[in-house]
Amino acid sequence: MALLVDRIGELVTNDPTTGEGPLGLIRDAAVVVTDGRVAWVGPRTRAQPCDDVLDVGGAAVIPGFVESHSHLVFAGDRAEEFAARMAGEPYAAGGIRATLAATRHATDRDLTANLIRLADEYRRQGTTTLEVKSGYGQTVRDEERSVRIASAHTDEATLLAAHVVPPEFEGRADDYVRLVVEELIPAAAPSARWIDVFCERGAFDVDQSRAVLLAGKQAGLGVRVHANQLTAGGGVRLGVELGAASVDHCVHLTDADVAALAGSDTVATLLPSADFSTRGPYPDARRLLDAGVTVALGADCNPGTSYTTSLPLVVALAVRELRMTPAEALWSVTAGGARALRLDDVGHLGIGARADLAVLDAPSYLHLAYRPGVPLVRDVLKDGRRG
Ligand SMILES: N=CN[C@@H](CCC(=O)O)C(=O)O
Ligand SMILES: [Zn+2]
Repeated sequence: MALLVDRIGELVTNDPTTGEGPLGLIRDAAVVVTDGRVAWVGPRTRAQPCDDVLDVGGAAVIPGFVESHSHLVFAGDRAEEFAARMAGEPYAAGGIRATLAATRHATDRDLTANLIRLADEYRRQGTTTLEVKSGYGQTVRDEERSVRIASAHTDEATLLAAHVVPPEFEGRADDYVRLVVEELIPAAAPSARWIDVFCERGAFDVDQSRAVLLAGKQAGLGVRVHANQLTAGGGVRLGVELGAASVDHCVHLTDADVAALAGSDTVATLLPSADFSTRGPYPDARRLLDAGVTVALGADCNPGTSYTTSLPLVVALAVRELRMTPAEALWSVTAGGARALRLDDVGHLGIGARADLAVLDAPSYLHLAYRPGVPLVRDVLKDGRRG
C-alpha cells in the first residue's frame, strides 16, 4: 500500500540531484512511500494518486534527525553537579563515576524504562535514527548488559568499554584496560556495532585508547572516539589513524588534527549542547568546514554534560554559537549524522531511502534556528509509519 505525503510547502531531501542546492529543496512537493521507503519525490502536481494520503497543509518536511551520539543506558541524574557547575565548578571526567554507581545498582528493567523514556523524547522531537552507548557500567557484567539493553532498541549500539577508570581500578588504569581487552570486549561485542573510548585527561590516554579500539576492531566493531573535548590530546589523530567513522566533541583541535580530518573519511561530530551545559568553549565549526571536513551534529544526551534530547536545540546552537548556516546545521544533524554512522539509507529522502521524516509546524526548516525552544516537530514518520 502506498502513502502520499502531500501539500509539503518546503521539502528538504538532502539529495542535490532531486532538488535545489545542497539540501535538495523542493517547494510544493509530495513524497510517495511504499514498503517503508521513499518510492517517489517531486513537485506535488506530478504525484500519482495513492491509497493513503497524509496532507501536511503547506508545512515544511525534513529527513528525520540522525543522532550519532547518545548515552541512554544509565540510572539517576546529576542535577546537583549541573548546579555546582553553573556556580563556577569546572566539568571533569570523574563526575561519570556518580552515574556508574547508580547504574550498577539499577535493574535491567529500570535501565530499559529510562532508555525508552529518553528514546521517546528524541522521537517526539524528530529523531528517527539513534545511536546508544553503554559506558556507565565499567564491569564485564554491567557493560555486557548495558550494550545488550541498548541493542534491543537500536541497531547502532556502541560499547563504550573505557569511559572512565572505575573506582576499584583507581591508579591502575592499565589493569582496567587489560580487563577490557581480554574479557569485557569478548563478552559484550556480540551485542554492539561500535567500539568507543573516552580519550582524555582524567580518562584514558592515547596508548590505552588505542589498545581498546584495536581490540574492538579485532572483534568486528567499527571505531568511534570521544576526542579532544577538554584538551588538545591525541584522540582525533588516533581516530583517523584507526579509520574511525567519527571523532566526537572536537573542541580543542591543533592544525595537525584539522589536516588529518580533512584528509580522511572520519567525520567530526560536534556536540554543542554539551558545551552549553558545561559552559565550556564551543568547537570551531567554521575552521573544520572551511578545511573540507565532514561535520555532524549530535545532542549527546547523558546525565552529566548534556541532559537534552533536543536536536532542534542543537541546530539553534550550531547556528547561533558555532556560526554554521541553517542549511549546514540541518545537513549535519541529518545527512552528517548518517555519515558518522556510515549509513546510506537515512539522513536523506532520495529514492530508496527509509521513509523517516519530520513534519514541522513551520513553513521552512529555517524556523528550527529562528524559533529556538519552540516545539516545532508536529509529526514524525519512521519507515513510513507514525508513532
Ligand atoms: N565525555 C564523555 N562522556 C560524556 C559525558 C559523560 C558524563 O559526564 O556522564 C560526553 O560525551 O559528554
Ligand atoms: Zn559522549
